Amino acid sequence: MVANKVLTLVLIREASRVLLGMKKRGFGEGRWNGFGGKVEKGETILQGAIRELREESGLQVTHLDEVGRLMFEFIGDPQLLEVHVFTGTKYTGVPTETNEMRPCWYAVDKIPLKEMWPDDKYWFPMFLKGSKFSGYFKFEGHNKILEYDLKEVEKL
Ligand SMILES: CSc1nc2ncnc(N)c2[nH]1
Repeated sequence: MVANKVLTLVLIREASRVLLGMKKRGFGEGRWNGFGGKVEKGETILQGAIRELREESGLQVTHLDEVGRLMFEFIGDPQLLEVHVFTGTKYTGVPTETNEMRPCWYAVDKIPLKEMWPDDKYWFPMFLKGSKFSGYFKFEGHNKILEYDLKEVEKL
């Protein structure tokens, strides 16, 4: 039995724009993503999200709200990804390019969904509406969704 790999995904949002990062290498390279990554031993999921945001974008936040939970299965890989999606609006710092990520603000009506992970087109509208959501996506490779289910929820 392989434990889930717990990951974070942070979407910083202002009234009419969302901060995304172009992944420059590694998992998800070439796609606009949220900021995030693995949760380390000894830190909570929230602390991991805050840390990864700072490391990948240069932004500092004191508070994030968890707005979504996404499970990902990749055919052939026994380890499920358990992604905790967070959002925040109050931050300090300026978005800064790192060797991992190139940050860019996108207007909420111009989210580059075609250059993002294929699952985003399903849950991003729920995120933009301010809904909480819970979903499961079964991928074949990194581009094909074989099946999924996704629902808005009152409480995560
Ligand atoms: C593994 S599937 C996945 N979807 C995603 N959407 C936005 N940012 C990510 N990092 C994402 N990962």
